[in-house]
Amino acid sequence: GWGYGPADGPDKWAENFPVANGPRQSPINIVTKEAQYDPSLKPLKPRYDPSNAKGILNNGHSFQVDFVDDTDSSVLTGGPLSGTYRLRQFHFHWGASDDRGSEHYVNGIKFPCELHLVHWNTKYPSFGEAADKPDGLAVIGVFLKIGAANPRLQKVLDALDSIKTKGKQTTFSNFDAKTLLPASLDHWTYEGSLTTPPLLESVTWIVLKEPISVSPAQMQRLKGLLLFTGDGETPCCMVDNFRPPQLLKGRHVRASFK
Ligand SMILES: O=S(=O)(O)/C=C/c1cc(Br)ccc1O
Ligand SMILES: [Zn+2]
Repeated sequence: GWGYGPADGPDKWAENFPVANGPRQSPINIVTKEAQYDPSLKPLKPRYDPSNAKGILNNGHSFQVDFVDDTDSSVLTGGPLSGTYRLRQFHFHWGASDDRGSEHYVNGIKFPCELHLVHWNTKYPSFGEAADKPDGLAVIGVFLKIGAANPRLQKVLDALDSIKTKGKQTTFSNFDAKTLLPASLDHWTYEGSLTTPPLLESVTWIVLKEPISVSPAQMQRLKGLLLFTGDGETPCCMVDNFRPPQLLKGRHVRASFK
């Protein structure tokens, strides 16, 4: 399978996923001066029901919190989106050291971590059906910057001890994903892709301008996760699970704010 190491990492993905060299790949470096303010962008409206939280899973290249998505109780509307997108899962990307870890950059600046909240367009019958359509998915990207400990992350971090190795999962209920969002929902938006294989070019990216905080100790807990391995294999820490920025290939980034 694919990973983030020298033998199976981002530079090798095009061998099995040729779309890796496609016209709308993610992530990108957001050059803020080139992002045009678009007054037609509506306020972003995340409405999440905490009771939809279902479980937390170590998937071997990150960990994700999954949500029940069989009704419109946790949805995202507004911003660049037409229609209703259901929250499916959220996950993180991070580095081995705090000088890297995010997938998107802002004017070349990297953050130590980036949160992705993945949603799918309910004009399609399921996530699987939506995942390969040009308007199928919407992902909110939130930067994490080193600062004060973030109490909203604690419940997620406390669950990591029970999913230390690849394939492990446990129940994770009653969690309001909205508490992970910053006060401002000002954002940049562009048409892109999943940043992990299958790298499908189906994502409307909504990258929030305001980061949330994470303390060094909290970052350490993320880095302690053993991933890429199943039980009994030589343990190796999952770190540096980020794809570097990809070519814009003529795309324009819009800003929801002046
Ligand atoms: O890092 S992202 O681009 O948010 C990848 C999201 C993603 C979400 C699901 Br659900 C399945 C496969 C995926 O690659
Ligand atoms: Zn991601």
